[in-house]
Amino acid sequence: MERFLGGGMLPLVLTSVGVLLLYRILVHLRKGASVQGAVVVITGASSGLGKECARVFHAAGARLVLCGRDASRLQQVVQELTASLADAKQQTYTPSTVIFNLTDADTVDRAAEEILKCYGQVDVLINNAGISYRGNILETHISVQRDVMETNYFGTVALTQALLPSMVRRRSGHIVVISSVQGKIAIPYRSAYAASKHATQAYFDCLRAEIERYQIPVTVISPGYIRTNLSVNAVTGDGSKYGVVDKTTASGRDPRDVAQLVLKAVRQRSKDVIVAGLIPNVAVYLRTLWPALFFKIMSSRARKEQKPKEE
Ligand SMILES: NC(=O)C1=CN([C@@H]2O[C@H](COP(=O)(O)OP(=O)(O)OC[C@H]3O[C@@H](n4cnc5c(N)ncnc54)[C@H](OP(=O)(O)O)[C@@H]3O)[C@@H](O)[C@H]2O)C=CC1
Ligand SMILES: CCCCCCCCCCCCCCCC(=O)OCC(=O)COP(=O)(O)O
Repeated sequence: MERFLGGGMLPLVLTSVGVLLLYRILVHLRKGASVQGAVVVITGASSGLGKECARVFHAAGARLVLCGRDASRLQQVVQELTASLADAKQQTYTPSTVIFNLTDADTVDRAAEEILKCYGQVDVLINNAGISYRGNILETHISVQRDVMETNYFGTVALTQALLPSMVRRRSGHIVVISSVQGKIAIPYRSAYAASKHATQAYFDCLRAEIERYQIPVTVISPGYIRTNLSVNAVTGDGSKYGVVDKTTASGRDPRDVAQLVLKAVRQRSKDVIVAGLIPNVAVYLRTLWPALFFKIMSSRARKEQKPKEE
């Protein structure tokens, strides 16, 4: 070993580590493209992460099109944004709003036309809207599995495909999707949600490869728990609202910090970003490198968390 290291290997290893560190620091410091004046569309902008993304992109000078189901709540967001930056040094724009439900295929097409009418183009589409689910597969109605898929997957895909042709024509644009760590690993009692996020990851990975030739990047962002109303709004196996702030959600990241990371990912045109702590990151690697252990841990979690009725 001594001979190995003494024989010129040590300087080589140290230089390599140094170069790698320098590269990581440069990547970290890279600011990337500006979003000043860019037309940024955000779905699910009336609350949680979507609302914080609206705040962050508005402050960065983007021309926003905020999407949601509730006109008055979106208008409230617009008022908050314009009031908070009334004396900003940088030029900011009053956001436009488009109201539609992602689960209604016809209205999504019409909404896409309305979105395009706002500024004549879309530079960044941030697919953020989504719902979660809590339930045991044995007690979950199939309609619930479909409904979650309709919102998180088909709704997102429909809007993306409706806006994509205009981006391809201009050879310009950027598609972003807020997936989840659960798009990479599946945990018990989240079947509908994890399945919808796995499908999302797969679709946008395909899309990235297919549209790179048009200079349109695709960014998949996979956060861990964020402090929002996601668990409150989650559906259960019988379709009713879960209505509880889970501990995991309450102790999750501040949505303002996650929104800043979304802005960074857009500026740097990142392809795939996991925004989570060490354990979820390790779990993602474990699922690939040592699946048997990962499945054992998940089975044990399932048993601890909930007992099926017949036991
Ligand atoms: N919070 C977390 O721990 C994590 C969240 N995420 C993801 O972040 C994204 C944002 O969720 P978050 O902010 O946490 O949760 P919220 O429940 O606060 O926000 C969800 C947003 O999605 C909108 N939405 C839901 N269903 C529809 C629909 N059918 N049509 C149109 N809009 C709809 C809601 O609009 P409305 O106001 O009309 O209900 C709401 O604005 C989701 O995709 C979620 O999966 C990912 C990882 C972790
Ligand atoms: C250092 C040793 C680590 C060993 C790894 C063991 C595996 C541990 C399992 C970890 C599971 C992490 C799950 C993370 C889930 C998550 O962050 O989901 C984000 C969401 O989308 C939240 O939605 P929800 O509706 O579930 O609140």
